[in-house]
Amino acid sequence: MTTPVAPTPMPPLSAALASADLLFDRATLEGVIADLGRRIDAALDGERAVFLTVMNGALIFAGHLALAIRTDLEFDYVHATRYRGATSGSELHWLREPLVPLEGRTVLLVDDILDEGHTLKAVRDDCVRRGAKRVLIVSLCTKQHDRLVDGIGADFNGVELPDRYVFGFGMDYHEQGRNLPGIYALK
Ligand SMILES: O=P(O)(O)OC[C@H]1O[C@H](OP(=O)(O)OP(=O)(O)O)[C@H](O)[C@@H]1O
Ligand SMILES: Nc1nc2[nH]cnc2c(=O)[nH]1
Repeated sequence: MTTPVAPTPMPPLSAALASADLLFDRATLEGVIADLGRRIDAALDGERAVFLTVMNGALIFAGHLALAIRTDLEFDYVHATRYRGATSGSELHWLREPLVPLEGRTVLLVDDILDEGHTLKAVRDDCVRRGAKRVLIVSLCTKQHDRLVDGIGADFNGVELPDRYVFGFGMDYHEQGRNLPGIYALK
């Protein structure tokens, strides 16, 4: 029998929140998402797209966004992670690939944050390999810095962020704080 490993203690969310700045509150984000929905409807022009959510971080954004889009959608998700609860990224781990055939489809690729772009680039390239005819990247937020990998960008972006680690509205602080109804930035 293997000896159980004690869980790594997590830095407390309460301490992070006490010194964090609230960048965008829920009402502001809901307004931003409503506007994204209108713009996406215009781009789809009646076409039924595959709404592909990148788990886990995009879960909350995806739910709000889907309700803001009036065009009917087909839902699927991928699970790809490269931060795995840490505050800096490493190699991308695929935990779940799409099941809906993407051949000839328009894909709305939905994620919470475009930071260095490795995650969305890998998932976008995978959709193209699967034969998607058009991949529209939708990100709730994009971080402002000069570390973005070449060849990736959001077709639809909600808000721009300073170059600080953020959490809330789906995004985690050591796997905590995802259900905070706003976006917070660590000092
Ligand atoms: O642009 P990048 O530098 O690649 O970072 C962006 C990615 O990082 C987060 O995922 P994470 O790996 O933390 O997994 P999670 O979605 O489960 O939080 C976020 O949800 C994006 O998918
Ligand atoms: N929670 C969270 N996940 C990220 N993934 C890439 N950048 C970030 C960030 O600032 N916060």
